[in-house]
Amino acid sequence: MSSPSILVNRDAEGLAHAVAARLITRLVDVQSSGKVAQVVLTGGRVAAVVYRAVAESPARSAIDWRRVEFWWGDERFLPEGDPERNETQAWDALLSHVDVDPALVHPMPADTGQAPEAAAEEYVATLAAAAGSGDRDGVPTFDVLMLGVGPDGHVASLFPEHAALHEVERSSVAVHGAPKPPPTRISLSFPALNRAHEVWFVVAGDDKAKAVRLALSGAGPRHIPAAGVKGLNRTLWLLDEAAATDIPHEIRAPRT
Ligand SMILES: O=C(O)[C@H](O)[C@@H](O)[C@H](O)[C@H](O)COP(=O)(O)O
Repeated sequence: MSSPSILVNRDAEGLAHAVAARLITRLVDVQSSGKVAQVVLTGGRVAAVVYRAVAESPARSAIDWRRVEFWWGDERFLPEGDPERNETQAWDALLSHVDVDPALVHPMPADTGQAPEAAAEEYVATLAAAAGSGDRDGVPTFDVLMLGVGPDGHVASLFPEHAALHEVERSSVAVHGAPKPPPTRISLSFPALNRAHEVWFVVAGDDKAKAVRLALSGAGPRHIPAAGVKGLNRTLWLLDEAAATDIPHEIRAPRT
């Protein structure tokens, strides 16, 4: 497994447009092999700007959106349509602006009064139903798995020192007491997050600089969950200058 690549953009706006262009290109490349592109979306402010940049890009028409399958890395366990749900924000920023096949859009279950554990199990089943003979850990092999990173190093809804970090059997878990509101969430587990050909950490802001440095300098995944996720073929850290501030020079400098 190769070491991570670090690509730094001047600012958050430049980062969002660079990631949008990269996502469009990646989806076109995957589809050129005739397969349905498998994408795992993340939540958060940075991701929403990326999705909007994709929706606004003239190049978006190069993608056959009816042959893109969408999953989520995590979800805030809130009622259907709640504006704070990652699904709601993805539909507002991107999915409602392109011709997706609703049958290939798989949001994590909303809070309908059931226990979050039941909702997580529902997603385990949805993922397993989409997994093929060549796939592992009960999930399809994803083509791109995007992750925001919190100031504490969390990814998806896997927060430092939380019980969900220790899930190694199920692909999806319920999360209680998340430090980032809302407290109750659903998240892919580490085994599922590690089943993507490419993992893209999309990170902006100086409040993330310490977490980025620690994740790239050997911190453990219990302390910095971002350190626990790698792509099967490629791991990209797509940063703005502010988030890259603390990266040791020897890691950041382009390899000679
Ligand atoms: O549900 C969520 O909140 C996200 O999935 C979470 O993992 C997010 O990606 C990070 O917290 C970064 O969020 P920002 O980009 O808003 O800093």
